[in-house]
Amino acid sequence: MDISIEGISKTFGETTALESVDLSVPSGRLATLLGASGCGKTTLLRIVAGFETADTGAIRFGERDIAKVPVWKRRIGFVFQSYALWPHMTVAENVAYGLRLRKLSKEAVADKVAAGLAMVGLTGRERHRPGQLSGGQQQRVALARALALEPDVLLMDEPLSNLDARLRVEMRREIRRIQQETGITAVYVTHDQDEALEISDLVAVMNGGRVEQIGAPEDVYERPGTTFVASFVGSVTLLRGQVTDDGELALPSGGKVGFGRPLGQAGAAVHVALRPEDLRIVENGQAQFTGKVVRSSFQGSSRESVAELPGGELLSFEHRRPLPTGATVGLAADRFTVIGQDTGVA
Ligand SMILES: Nc1ncnc2c1ncn2[C@@H]1O[C@H](COP(=O)(O)OP(=O)(O)OP(=O)(O)O)[C@@H](O)[C@H]1O
Repeated sequence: MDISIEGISKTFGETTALESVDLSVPSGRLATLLGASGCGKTTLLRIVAGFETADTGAIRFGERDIAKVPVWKRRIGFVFQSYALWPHMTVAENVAYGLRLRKLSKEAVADKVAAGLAMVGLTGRERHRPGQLSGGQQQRVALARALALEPDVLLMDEPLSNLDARLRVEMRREIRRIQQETGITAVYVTHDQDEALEISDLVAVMNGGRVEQIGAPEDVYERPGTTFVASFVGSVTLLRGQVTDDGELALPSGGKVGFGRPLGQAGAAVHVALRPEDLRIVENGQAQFTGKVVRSSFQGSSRESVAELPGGELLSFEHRRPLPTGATVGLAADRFTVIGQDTGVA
């Protein structure tokens, strides 16, 4: 069932939480709403669920306009950050609860509960209470409960925020597996860019109540359309400057850098976004940038260092061998993105 969100706006008193948001999620895909605290992602999810009403705009599930449809008739499954399980019920009772309300036969309920728990890897835990399970297991129960009712749409609000880092990685892969196996259309709220890049078909990067960019994870990472998106998704250096007559970048500090092709129209104010992994240490003659290493951090599989250019700009780059602070390095960019739209940095 595809989801179509058109022109959704919402204010709370003086606060504009959402401003004319459009988003389409094709059937069977997982879209994440990614952004910093307060950007409006939870509000948007709650509007899709029906917990909140929009001031303007339309939401459709397939052909069905759901603006006036109450939550319980929207055929959604919702997974909360806090799990929201009933502590006095067993795991099986939690998953069965909604099914019982639907007046299914005892056998049908038992079958669906068993299938749901098998899907999330909790067979054998039927009689446990939520308090006897780990956070990750509790979230699996919540997921099984949401999916047991065979909703058209699965909505998840920061479902992994209460888990430790390792479990978060494991659980996000589980969520993606289950979403793909069931083929359900899903919207997932997170502030964690790694999570969004790993599990999504589509990432909607939000900033100040607006969607700044929607695209496949690779698009958003490799071709950010605004300075905010470039800086929020992944590590980046943004070099601000003006395009010279010969298509190079004139830095405010007076330096000039060529990138092998014209950066745009002469005189245009642009940012050039450089990912650390796209910069390479080169011999002096081939360097686009020459700078002094001001810090270096070991990150296991690689190192990330920062070079200060003569005009004071700081450039992050990835490399393998240790580099002493103070060393002079020549760098060249294998890839870069020219960004015309300055929406600030995250
Ligand atoms: N019920 C409410 N009453 C008043 N203001 C609200 C309400 N809900 C949200 N807001 C405001 O709307 C804006 C967007 O909030 P929202 O919770 O959607 O952001 P968010 O991106 O999900 O942030 P977080 O990750 O912190 O939950 C914020 O400024 C918030 O303070």
